[in-house]
Amino acid sequence: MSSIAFVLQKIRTKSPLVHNITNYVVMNNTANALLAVGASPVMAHAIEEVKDIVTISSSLVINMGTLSEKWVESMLMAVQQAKATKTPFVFDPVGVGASAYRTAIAQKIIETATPNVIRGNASEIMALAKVTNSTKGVDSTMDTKDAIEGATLLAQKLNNTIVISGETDYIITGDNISKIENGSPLMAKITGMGCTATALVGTCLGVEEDIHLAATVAMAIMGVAGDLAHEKSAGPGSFQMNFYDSLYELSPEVLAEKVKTNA
Ligand SMILES: Nc1ncnc2c1ncn2[C@@H]1O[C@H](COP(=O)(O)OP(=O)(O)OP(=O)(O)O)[C@@H](O)[C@H]1O
Ligand SMILES: Cc1ncsc1CCO
Ligand SMILES: [Mg+2]
Repeated sequence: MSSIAFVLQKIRTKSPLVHNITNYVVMNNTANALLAVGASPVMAHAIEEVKDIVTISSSLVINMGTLSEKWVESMLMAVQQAKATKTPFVFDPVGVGASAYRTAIAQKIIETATPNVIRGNASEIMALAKVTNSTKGVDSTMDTKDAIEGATLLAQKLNNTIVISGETDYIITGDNISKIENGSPLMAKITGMGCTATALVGTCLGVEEDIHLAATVAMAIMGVAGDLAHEKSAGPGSFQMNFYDSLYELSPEVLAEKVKTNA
């Protein structure tokens, strides 16, 4: 079995507990996607329990889509605990750059504990690269390719993996750049597909120690499930429903066969 297929196989056999502190908009979509693929999601943000939940989880997902002060406290506590317990964690810097507050919180999270993976769209990754790589500016257009230079610098500076999602996904670790060229334009017409991608990265981190491989497989699962759902769907509504079914039905063998990648 290929290494990509084997990661999906491990999700099915181990059903990792994935701790999500995510936004109000996507909590339900994200939990359903993780259940469909074979993981066990838990959404928990109360400051009183966040440390306990990190400790029992296989991985942590931090998503700053709908920030507020109390949640930020919980996020910081969670990432500190993840660092202490060596629990892998992925960060989704939703809308970083759109407000000074979002930018400050994204920086604070990254400074508190380095995420193993950061996943964002091209403009988010570029905004983050711009504030983090203070010696080098990056372009202001929003094409995924333009974000690669910034992402590469960011990945080197943080010594982690950066994922840029879009029509083509780029997974960047050091000099290694993997690409995934599956998926559907309908994925950008449903809220929270990016958040789902991030939560799938968290899921793969829960079963696979090779961080670059885990992030690549997560984007491969998104893309291939997106292709399969696209064939059956008339628009965003049916796509969302079919996407869950595709995640549920996707076999490790079909994933390996249909993924379009250089990895
Ligand atoms: N035009 C496209 N063709 C193929 N796949 C796409 C396309 N646009 C987005 N995707 C896929 O959709 C998923 C979400 O990526 P996207 O870049 O849209 O995230 P996002 O902007 O953070 O989304 P959101 O904030 O709504 O959650 C990824 O798996 C990506 O590969
Ligand atoms: C629409 C939206 N607003 C804040 S979070 C979110 C979900 C997509 O990230
Ligand atoms: Mg997003």
